[in-house]
Amino acid sequence: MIQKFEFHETEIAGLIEVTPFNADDIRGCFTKDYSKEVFEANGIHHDLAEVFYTTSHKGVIRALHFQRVKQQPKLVRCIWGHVWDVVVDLRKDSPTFQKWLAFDLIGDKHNEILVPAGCAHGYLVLEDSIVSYKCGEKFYGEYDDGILWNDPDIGVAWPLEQVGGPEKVILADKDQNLQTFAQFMDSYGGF
Ligand SMILES: Cc1cn([C@H]2C[C@H](O)[C@@H](COP(=O)(O)OP(=O)(O)O[C@H]3O[C@@H](C)C(=O)[C@@H](O)[C@H]3O)O2)c(=O)[nH]c1=O
Repeated sequence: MIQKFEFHETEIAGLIEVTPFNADDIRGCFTKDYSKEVFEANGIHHDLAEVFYTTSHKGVIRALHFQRVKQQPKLVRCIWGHVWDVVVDLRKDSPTFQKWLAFDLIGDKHNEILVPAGCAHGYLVLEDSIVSYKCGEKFYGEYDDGILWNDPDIGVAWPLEQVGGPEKVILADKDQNLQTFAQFMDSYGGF
């Protein structure tokens, strides 16, 4: 079976759900998850500056991350496993400022999202997973930043019951010490 690229806009401007090209046969499957030409034919300009992968255990939360300046648009796909992926709009002039949207990114479905610059991004790992990122801007460690995953003013409804409850969550020290949304607003007032 052949599945062609499909692009679906979401309520957050510039946040696009993408179904990649995929061809299944008796050997397995062939997946093409980025094509400059096909993206541009669909009105989506996404350059590639860096590509990286993370491997995570069930229960890991990596969130809610952004670069303070030189923000990175990123095409995010769970290439193996299943993550519950979240995007928060931090663009102060956006009609969906402060809104979050979540997506089940599933290896077997090959689906992905294009996260625009000016949004925070993160995810909860529902099954051991590998996540790929195709970034339109390079990583700057000095601008690396984020907002606490459980910030009450953003209020992401993390499905923690799917990993066995809050006590099963695995967080890096740096993600336990991120700023609140209120602190972000005091410092930056949005992007
Ligand atoms: C993201 C990144 C990290 N690093 C380094 C910094 C650190 O020593 C090590 C691990 O980085 P982190 O702990 O920040 O990795 P992680 O917490 O997985 O960060 C990622 O989270 C998800 C949700 C995103 O959206 C990504 O853009 C990125 O922020 O790798 C790079 O050299 N280049 C990079 O592009």
